[in-house]
Amino acid sequence: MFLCAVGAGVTSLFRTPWIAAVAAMSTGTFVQLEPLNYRDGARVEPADSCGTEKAFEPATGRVIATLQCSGEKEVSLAVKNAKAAFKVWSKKSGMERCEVLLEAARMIKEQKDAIATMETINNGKSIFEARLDVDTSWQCLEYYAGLAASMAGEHVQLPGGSFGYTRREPLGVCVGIGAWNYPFQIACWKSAPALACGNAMIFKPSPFTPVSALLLAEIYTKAGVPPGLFNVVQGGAATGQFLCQHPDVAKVSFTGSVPTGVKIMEMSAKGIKPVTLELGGKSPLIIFSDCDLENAVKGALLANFLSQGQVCCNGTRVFVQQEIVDKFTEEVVKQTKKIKIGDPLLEDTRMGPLINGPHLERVCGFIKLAKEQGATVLYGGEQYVPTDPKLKFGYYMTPCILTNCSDGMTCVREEIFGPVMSILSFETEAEVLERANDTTFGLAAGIFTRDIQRAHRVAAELQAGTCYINNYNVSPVELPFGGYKKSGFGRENGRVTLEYYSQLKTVYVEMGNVESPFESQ
Ligand SMILES: NC(=O)c1ccc[n+]([C@@H]2O[C@H](COP(=O)([O-])OP(=O)(O)OC[C@H]3O[C@@H](n4cnc5c(N)ncnc54)[C@H](O)[C@@H]3O)[C@@H](O)[C@H]2O)c1
Ligand SMILES: O=CCc1c[nH]c2ccc(O)cc12
Repeated sequence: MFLCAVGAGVTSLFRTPWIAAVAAMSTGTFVQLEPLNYRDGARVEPADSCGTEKAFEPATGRVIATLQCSGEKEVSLAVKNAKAAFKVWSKKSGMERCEVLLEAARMIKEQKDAIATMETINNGKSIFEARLDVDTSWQCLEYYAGLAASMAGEHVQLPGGSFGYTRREPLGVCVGIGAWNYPFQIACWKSAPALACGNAMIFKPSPFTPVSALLLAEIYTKAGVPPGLFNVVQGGAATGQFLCQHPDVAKVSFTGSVPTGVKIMEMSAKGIKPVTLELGGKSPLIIFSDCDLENAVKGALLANFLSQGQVCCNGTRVFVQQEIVDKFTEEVVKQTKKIKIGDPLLEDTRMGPLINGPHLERVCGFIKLAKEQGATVLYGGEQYVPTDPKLKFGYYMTPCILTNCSDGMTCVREEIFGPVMSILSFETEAEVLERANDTTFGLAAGIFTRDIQRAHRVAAELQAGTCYINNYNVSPVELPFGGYKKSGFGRENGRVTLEYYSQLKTVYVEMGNVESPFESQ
């Protein structure tokens, strides 16, 4: 199964020693040996393949898995299998589905350390953050478990005693396609509402982070979902296309970049399939001079440096009101210098490596270009080699603060998806609103102020799917999350997401005789 320093062995995820072994694993020891596809309630090798992909441990640069990218045959088998499971699952009552999802949530909670450790090894985020991700993941399952039984239609009285009613019904086989920055959480945010509504799901993780979705699949099976209800296929763009184009797939929910989102939407349009798109961003964070400065500084760090800055809703355009820009900048730099970079499995690490070498190069390229365009690197922005020799080939960099930025610079216009904060100053509320909205994205925005009226006035004007007032990057499962403009549409989390995984049937009931213009004389 897994080869690790604490003693390898073929065993099951559900035996406590395995969980203890994974949770106690250290960086540089894990190798994935088991199949990474999941079909009909078990790990399988794909029936066919369209190439291979390598998955890395970003902390060390080691290859931890070589995936077979699923071909058309494997995708068809997964869909066929999911259709069979859908027949069983969709007939269950909301309370029956609730019970299974609650059990899965309980198991995720129980195995939190093992799941978080796997996530850290494959993604590079600190174990501290990975544990928080696992918490919001089981919370998502609990939340939709609670809503499963509330799926209901309405009754409408009509003339002559006739009536109509609506039924909220599942869609069928849904496809989830994930990005690499929150691998386990994305799988949960998509599958929990899908399954709660009575659907089946085939999930395709990013080929960079193939591992943790399998843990979720095993948990669902153990919790009692029918075999085939949650399948995992591995691969990249070609596998994703087979999934989106399959005629028996009813819906696609995608998290990833704008260019891929466009392709997903095109393919879904051809099949008239509903689609949820959670895409990129270049979100503004507006800091007014009347704010609580300490909170604003903490908010700016949360808005930029979680998961090494690889967060879609990050507030990377930090607009600070002129009067406090120097004090704010000084304090942000002071706090950023304290961020401990290094081995992501160590308890006190707060910033691990970026996802891979090419991405690190890309982020550093943005910083180089920012300098060429006139920005000043006040702190960081350099590749970093931790002292521990085993981390020598990892993808680390120091978090970067850019000043002297202007609105037209590439670092202010384009999504960097790394730990790079651009500070811009502003004078008036009207001016900052105009500048904040001057982007094709619209995922999130933040406001720090003590003026409650201004806070709500500005939130109402910001063109963004989520606005944070006096905090940033807090995503409780009860609140819908999703974008405006090119950041996508549809929502994840919150009650509204039930609508994105179901369809409404109207039933008309005649209580009298049929009145027809074609009646025989
Ligand atoms: N809005 C959100 O909630 C959110 C969350 C995380 C990441 N993102 C965005 O995702 C991007 C980074 O993630 P990424 O690099 O994994 O994105 P990406 O678009 O390259 O890949 C995302 C997923 O799509 C698959 N894919 C690629 N081409 C495809 C195709 N033609 N058909 C079907 N599937 C295809 C990939 O294999 C992967 O699983 C950033 O732009 C970031 O802002 C957005
Ligand atoms: O990275 C962007 C925001 C985000 C964090 N966790 C998740 C899970 C699922 C998503 O679609 C987006 C996100």
